[in-house]
Amino acid sequence: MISKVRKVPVNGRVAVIGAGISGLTYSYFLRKLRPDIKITIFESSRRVGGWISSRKIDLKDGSEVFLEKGPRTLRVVSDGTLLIIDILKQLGATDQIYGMKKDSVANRKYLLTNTNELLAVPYSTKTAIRFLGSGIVNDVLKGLILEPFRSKRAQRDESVAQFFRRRLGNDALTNNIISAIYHGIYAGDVAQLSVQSLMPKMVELEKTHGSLLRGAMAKRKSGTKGPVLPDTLIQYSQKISPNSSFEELKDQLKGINLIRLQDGLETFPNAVAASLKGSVDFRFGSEVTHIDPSTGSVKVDNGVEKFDHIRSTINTNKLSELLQDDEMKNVLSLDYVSVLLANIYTKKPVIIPEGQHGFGFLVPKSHPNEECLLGTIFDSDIENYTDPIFQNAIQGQFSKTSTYNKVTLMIGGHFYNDRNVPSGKIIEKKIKNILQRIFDIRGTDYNLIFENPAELFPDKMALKANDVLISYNLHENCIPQYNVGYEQKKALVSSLIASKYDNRISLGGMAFGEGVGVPDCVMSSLGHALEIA
Ligand SMILES: C=Cc1c2[nH]c(c1C)Cc1[nH]c(c(CCC(=O)O)c1C)Cc1[nH]c(c(C)c1CCC(=O)O)Cc1[nH]c(c(C)c1C=C)C2
Repeated sequence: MISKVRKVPVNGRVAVIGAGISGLTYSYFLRKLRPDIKITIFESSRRVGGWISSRKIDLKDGSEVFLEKGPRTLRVVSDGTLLIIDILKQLGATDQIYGMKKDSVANRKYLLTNTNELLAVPYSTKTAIRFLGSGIVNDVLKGLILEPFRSKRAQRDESVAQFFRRRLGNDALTNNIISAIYHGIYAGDVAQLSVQSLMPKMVELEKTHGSLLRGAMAKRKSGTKGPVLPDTLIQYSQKISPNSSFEELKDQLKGINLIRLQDGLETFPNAVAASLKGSVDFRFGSEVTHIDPSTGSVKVDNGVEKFDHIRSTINTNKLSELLQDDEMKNVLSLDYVSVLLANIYTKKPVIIPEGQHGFGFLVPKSHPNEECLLGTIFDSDIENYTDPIFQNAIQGQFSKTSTYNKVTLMIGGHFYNDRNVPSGKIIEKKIKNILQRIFDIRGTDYNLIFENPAELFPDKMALKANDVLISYNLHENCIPQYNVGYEQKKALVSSLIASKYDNRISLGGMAFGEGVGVPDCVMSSLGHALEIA
């Protein structure tokens, strides 16, 4: 990374806006790199962690139920996950890290068919035959045969749906499969999401080979090089964590697909925040009302403070209001989607269909979907098929029989753009419909007990065999959408920040960083902290 950003002077001040994982890790790296810098974190709420939130419910029988209210697993292929593991090691939380093997049952993924059945994404010959025979790929195969003969078009960003319609001559692949995948990452709409941002390799294949199939074959012949460690991680090892060895860590993680934290992902922001206590000035309940990066001033409530650098990790639409700068407002504005998350817990394993265990299922755009369901995570399977990584080597594939079921319904996303976001009893009705339609869980056979942020479950609940706990939250504007034109916007934001503000402000978080995942946000924090330190 070529640094054009001016360094913070000795004993300088940095303001971090937001105590989510982006603000915390940025402060953590900066603190390690430059202990002389005085860091102030402004957080409008009273807690750290942002979208990462783990809830513990105490039951009367002495047991505990952990519910993840936001992100919960981290993919090992992501460089940011290696970084997170090293931070957790430094903070003494190694015992929290649980890993899932790649060939684990809990790594299986499903698509919801129009007849409300789960169709396995192929993981064996049998499931491949079933997948191909399901009808889901009929028009896809037709489109693929003609794909090499379709002409390529002048390069201009377009939506994922437009790209595949052009290459395949129909929408079958997009509507039946790709739309589901992007429901499971962005909760987004393939008709809006940018192919350049989401599938740059596909765009490149078309550009250089004129066809995706021809390009893929050429790539196979030339072979692919293994991933190299990014420069930021090398600098991290040199400047922040000299005992870290990412190559060794990669070796240890061979065969492991994802990790989770035993007491919930919130353990991570909590541990980082605890390590910063005493050396960083946390201002909880502080509403920032105005920012002027050209003078470094931050207005909070009624006072104004001056800083050498401002790090914003908040929603960029909110940020643009704080900047009160029309030119920035236009480029910073992004579409965000809201996701309704419903955590469901039963004492008996009655939700996840027998023989269809796995990570969960996704709902493609072609599915008739009145309730706007995007997908469902099988949390109890993930829990049952993960082992501590650094205590004992993983002995083999865990296959604990689940004595309970825990799943999370992910609802809304881009579907809510064209409809009213439901509230209160309507949300509960939608959840009931999903439970009945897909899982055959009916209010007549089960006792459905709802919890929302305004009405929490009582302390020490006594849970009966037929009780179904349902805890839901609406995460408003939680995922920015990398829609058509996003790359251009991102480049413009970066050049305006340099020309107007001399880079005295930088952006973290999901909007204009390295991606929407937690590991992406942590990598972005590291990259920018290295730049100004
Ligand atoms: C149904 C909705 C969602 C599910 N997860 C997310 C949403 C909106 C959020 C999410 N999922 C992923 C990321 C990226 C993080 C990262 O890559 O580090 C985010 C923000 C990862 C992801 N999840 C699925 C896929 C295919 C991916 C990308 C790559 C991979 O891990 O293979 C699948 C998936 N997500 C959800 C379900 C139920 C599901 C599959 C069955 C939930």
